[in-house]
Amino acid sequence: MHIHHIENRNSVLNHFIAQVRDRAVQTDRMRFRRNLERIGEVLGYELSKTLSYAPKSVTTPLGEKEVPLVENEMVICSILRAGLPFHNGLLNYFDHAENAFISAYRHHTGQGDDFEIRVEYLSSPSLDGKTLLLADPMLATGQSFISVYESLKKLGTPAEIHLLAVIGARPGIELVEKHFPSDTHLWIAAIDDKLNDKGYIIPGLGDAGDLAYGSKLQH
Ligand SMILES: O=P(O)(O)OC[C@H]1O[C@H](OP(=O)(O)OP(=O)(O)O)[C@H](O)[C@@H]1O
Ligand SMILES: O=c1cc[nH]c(=O)[nH]1
Ligand SMILES: [Mg+2]
Repeated sequence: MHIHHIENRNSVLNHFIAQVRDRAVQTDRMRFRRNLERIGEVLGYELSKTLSYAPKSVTTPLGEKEVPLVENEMVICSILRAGLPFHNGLLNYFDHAENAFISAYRHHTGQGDDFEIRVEYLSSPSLDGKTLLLADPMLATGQSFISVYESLKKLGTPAEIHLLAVIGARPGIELVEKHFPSDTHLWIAAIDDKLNDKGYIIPGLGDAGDLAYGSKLQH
C-alpha cells in the first residue's frame, strides 16, 4: 500500500486537524463538519496530482486553449455516518464523480467492549474499471474499511483504489494494508500510534459520527 501522510509536510491542513482534535473547538458541530469537509478537499487535491490527464480544448470568448483534464472515471464512496461531510469535501473537487454510500457500524456483541462491524446499506454504481475513492474520517481498528471492501467486491473490480482518512491508528493501518491490493493508495491527514481497549484512536479526536451529528443509541 502506498501511504501518503499529508500532515508530514506543514500546511494550513494542520489548522483543520488541530480544530477537529481540540475538545474546546470540536463541540461546534457545524465547524466540525466543515473541517472534515475542508480536509476532504485538501486530500482530494493531493490525490488529484496522481490521476491521469489528457488535453481537452476549451473555447474562451477570445479563442481556444488546450487544458489537461482528469480522465479517470471516479466513484466516491463514503462510509456512513461520519463519512458524509468528508464525502462532500471530495465531491466539491471531483464534481463529475459518481457516488456510492455504504453503512458500517459497530454492533456490540454482548458483555464488555467486543463489537463486530455490520454493513447494512449499500448504494453504488458499477465499480468495474473505475477509480474508487473510499472515504471514512476515522481508521481505528481498520475493520470498517475491511468489511466495506468485502461488500463492494461484488460491484466490480476498480482500476485504482484510493482510501482516504482524516486520522488513522498505526495498528489499524497495518491491518488494512493486509486486506487491500498492494497498489492501493492511502491518503491520510494524521497518524496516531495507539488504540484504547474500546478501539478508539489515542489521542485521536473522540467519536467523529457523534461530533458531526450527535449521539446515537447503541444497538
Ligand atoms: O476502524 P474502525 O475500528 O472500524 O473504526 C472506524 C469507524 O468508526 C466510526 O464509525 P462509527 O462505527 O462510530 O459509526 P458512525 O459514523 O455512525 O458514528 C468511523 O467513522 C469509522 O467508520
Ligand atoms: O477513535 C475513533 C474510533 C472509531 N470511531 C471514531 O469516531 N473514533
Ligand atoms: Mg461513531
